[in-house]
Amino acid sequence: MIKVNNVVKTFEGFRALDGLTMTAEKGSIYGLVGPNGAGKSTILRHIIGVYRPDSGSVLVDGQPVYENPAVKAKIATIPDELYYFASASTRDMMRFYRGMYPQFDAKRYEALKDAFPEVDEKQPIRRLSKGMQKQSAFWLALCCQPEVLVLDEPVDGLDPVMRRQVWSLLMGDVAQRGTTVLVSSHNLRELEDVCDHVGILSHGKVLLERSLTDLQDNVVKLQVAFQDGQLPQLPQDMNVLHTTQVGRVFTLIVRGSPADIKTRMAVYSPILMEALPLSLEEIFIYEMGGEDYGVRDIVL
Ligand SMILES: Nc1ncnc2c1ncn2[C@@H]1O[C@H](COP(=O)(O)OP(=O)(O)OP(=O)(O)O)[C@@H](O)[C@H]1O
Repeated sequence: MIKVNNVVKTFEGFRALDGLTMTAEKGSIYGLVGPNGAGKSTILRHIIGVYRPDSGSVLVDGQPVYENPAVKAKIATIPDELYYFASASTRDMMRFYRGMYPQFDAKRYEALKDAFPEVDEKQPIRRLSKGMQKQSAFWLALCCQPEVLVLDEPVDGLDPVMRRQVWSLLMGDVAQRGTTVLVSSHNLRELEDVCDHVGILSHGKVLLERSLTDLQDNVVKLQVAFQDGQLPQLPQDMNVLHTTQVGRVFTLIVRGSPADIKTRMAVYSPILMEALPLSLEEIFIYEMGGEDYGVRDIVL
């Protein structure tokens, strides 16, 4: 479990993190989204123990991470910019990680060769293509068998087949070992498929943190039409976030449970009424629209 409480981090007077609070439960896949410069990489670097917070706390399994080797041995990461020793191959790094991670599974390393057949384990990693380097990083991270896996834009550079494969391997670990995965990404479509919780970051704070199910149960896209072609006057407490009209059909984005909204709308005897689910992208646009311009940047 990852618990970040009210973390502030300042770089030369600039508050990159401004009282950031978030919780990722054990065995969850938590997606961190936010516009460029929101602070995603900075909080991830705190969680892997590279940065010390100016104030606030970063706990993994209840323990502070910074300068705590016992906790760091439970955490593996794939950063946005991979760093390896000069000329180290995947096999060399495997030997290195085997000494660092008590749970390292050398048998799994051999077994996963088939999953990454294009990666030449003896080639220096720096000479591999960008996508191959990512594959090598996943191969090694999966063998470390960490309790917490921190991924910064992890599938950038991977082709669609390989993306699917690494997510499927990761989800297997989450299901079988209860691994906690924290993943930052700009790709909401991809996160929608894999995450169970999402946090939106903006200006160094988490604006919203929810389970995907809660998000999806809390807003609905309703298409309605009425006999007279007009939209009736709806009560104020029916929280309509957005309305568009094409011909006689109105599309309303309404906050609230889909079942409740349909029941309330039925009172006006629509001649057509259909409730459609919103994608994660749409939910963020409508839930956050107006509150923070930055949130629009990540989804458009
Ligand atoms: N070492 C540093 N020194 C000075 N400023 C920094 C440093 N690291 C981050 N920042 C600043 O902190 C803010 C947050 O940066 P961060 O890299 O965490 O954003 P991000 O959400 O990961 O962005 P992106 O989506 O572009 O990767 C930015 O304004 C950045 O310029």
